[in-house]
Amino acid sequence: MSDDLKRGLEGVLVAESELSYIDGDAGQLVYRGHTIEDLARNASYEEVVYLLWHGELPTREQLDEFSTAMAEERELDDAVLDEIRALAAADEVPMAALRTIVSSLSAYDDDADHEDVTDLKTNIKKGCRITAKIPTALAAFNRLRNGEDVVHPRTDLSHAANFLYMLNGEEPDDVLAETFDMALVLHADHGLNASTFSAMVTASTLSDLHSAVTSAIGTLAGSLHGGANANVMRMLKEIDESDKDPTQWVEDALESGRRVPGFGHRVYNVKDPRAKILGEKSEALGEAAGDMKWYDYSVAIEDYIGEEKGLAPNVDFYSASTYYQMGIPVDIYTPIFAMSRVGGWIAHVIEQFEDNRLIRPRARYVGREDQTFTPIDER
Ligand SMILES: CC(=O)SCCNC(=O)CCNC(=O)[C@H](O)C(C)(C)COP(=O)(O)OP(=O)(O)OC[C@H]1O[C@@H](n2cnc3c(N)ncnc32)[C@H](O)[C@@H]1OP(=O)(O)O
Ligand SMILES: O=C([O-])CC(=O)C(=O)O
Repeated sequence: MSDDLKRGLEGVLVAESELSYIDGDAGQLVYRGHTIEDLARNASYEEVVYLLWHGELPTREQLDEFSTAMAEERELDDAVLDEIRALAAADEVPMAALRTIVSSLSAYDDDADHEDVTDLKTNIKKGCRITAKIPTALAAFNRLRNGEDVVHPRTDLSHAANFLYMLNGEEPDDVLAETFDMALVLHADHGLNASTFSAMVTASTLSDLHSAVTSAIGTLAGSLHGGANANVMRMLKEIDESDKDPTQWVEDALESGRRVPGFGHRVYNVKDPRAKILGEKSEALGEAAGDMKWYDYSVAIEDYIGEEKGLAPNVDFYSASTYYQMGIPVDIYTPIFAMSRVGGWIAHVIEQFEDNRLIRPRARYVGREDQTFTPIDER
């Protein structure tokens, strides 16, 4: 047993996975042998989820069957909608609302209490339902908190287009639907990131899929992980409202010891390949709108932090200005990340169940020793 302490489990190898490969020095990301660039430009989110769960890209027929089965699971039980209404009325934080809703979905899932939590077929069925229902729940929550009626899902739209339709109450144009679909593909999986690891730890105790996904949502919410995308946009808006240019603002922020959201990464030592693609999308949306402000601020910050700190943008940096220019509310950026990453979480849980071993590391004890017990009334 090694006594080397690896804080934050940095670099510690804990599993074998066939799902995604990351080369942190080359800035390369691959899902099951396919580069992220190929998938982002050519595959839909449904195709990528199929690839992650089944191991191969689907044929046209397999994709149609898979997409239809998932689309048919979009509608929510009335009791879940009531719960969403209550969460919206209580002004719950969107990530916390999503965590609560996903946890309660198991109450209305006929397979939730299947006696074998590791059963592949059942987990694919449950996974389809969870993946299909998250966008409906999120869009309904957003509309209800704004005093709007719920827009029910349609089965004739893609996963991405249907979400934007339910969110805004109108069908998105092709550019918006394609941009959003690409963002979902880019966020679908990323090795043993913290939220995925959290899902795996939960599954490794032979707990169920809803519990694993609920754990993962709680983990993704933090500002060092998925929560950073909303913080990037809050920062860009703070800059816009200040009298400083972006470079000066960031210089002051760094001097005061602030971390700049959207920069740095545990695995990448260079620019995240997903940030490159999202940066192109942010630029294209700015050009189409004739307003390059958010993209230009982002590029100025990237250049400055690169030169001063040697830090490069991660996936959260350019997703922020991309979503903002699509008119998406800032505080649902992280739930949208969850809406995509759920495909990866489920794939990793399935993989964990294929060869399960309880995940249980240890800590070095550095506490006090040989304490004498004093009865409570004498303390
Ligand atoms: C989807 C995702 O989860 S991508 C990551 C999203 N998170 C963010 O964007 C939040 C901002 N980034 C960070 O906080 C970090 O870069 C993390 C959490 C992503 C990675 O953290 P770690 O691998 O633990 O690196 P660590 O925190 O040790 O940072 C290494 C050094 O870089 C600095 N650094 C890292 N990121 C940043 C940043 N965003 N702003 C300023 N300094 C930074 C740290 O201060 C530290 O410097 P020091 O050694 O002088 O103290
Ligand atoms: O891999 C990580 O640590 C964080 C990340 O980029 C992701 O989850 O997409």
